[in-house]
Amino acid sequence: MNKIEVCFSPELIHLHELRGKIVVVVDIFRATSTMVAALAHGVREILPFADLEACRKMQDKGFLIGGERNGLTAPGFEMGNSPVAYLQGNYSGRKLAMTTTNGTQAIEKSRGAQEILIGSFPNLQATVTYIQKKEKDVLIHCAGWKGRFNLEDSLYAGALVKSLESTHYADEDGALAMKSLFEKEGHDLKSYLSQASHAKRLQNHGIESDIDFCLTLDLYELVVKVDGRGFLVGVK
Ligand SMILES: O=C(O)[C@H](CS(=O)(=O)O)OP(=O)(O)O
Repeated sequence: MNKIEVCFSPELIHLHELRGKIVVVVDIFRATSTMVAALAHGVREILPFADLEACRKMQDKGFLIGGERNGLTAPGFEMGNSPVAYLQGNYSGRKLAMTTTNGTQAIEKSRGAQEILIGSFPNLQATVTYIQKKEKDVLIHCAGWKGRFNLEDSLYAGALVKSLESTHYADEDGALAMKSLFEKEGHDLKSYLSQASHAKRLQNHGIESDIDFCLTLDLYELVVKVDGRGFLVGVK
């Protein structure tokens, strides 16, 4: 058996060893859900940036640029952080540079892991199957919200701990608590997570369709990983 643990915020990542592990970065609302949607619908690859201005400069190099802060499209950026914007395949073949409030910061802080995967509910089972072939310890890195715990990333962590229980043991309180929460509430993610602070924040921006997408299970048989150049790529 391999081990699985959960880090509830990028502010706590220094408490965890990354080396030798598969780190699954998760930002359900909305960064990692958007990355999976973009790659599933034809975007060729995604270069994540923690810094807004560094991301903006990629437009001169032919990249589509996606920038979001506090839930809103950053001024001058072509794309915000909406997964549904990619579902029609309008950006097929493009390279995307992307920066978001929480998600791309968590990717940046995961460097040093043996492998970094991008987690979302729409590709949960594909990620589970991929991890089970690897026989490595797993750390789930929740992006949270501005350094704080959030319900949606933690519930995804519980779903992953539960789905991997035949191959990965959890012996720390956070992972066990989230597995229990998912067992109790996972049958109706939408109703449980409607109370999440981040869902309410996004509802105020009138983007319920994004929330619905982010909470839909297993739409894609696509694994998203960070490759040797630091790009996010889809692997079928
Ligand atoms: O756009 C989002 O969903 C959030 C913005 S915020 O957390 O509401 O400010 O960004 P993300 O990096 O996807 O958490």
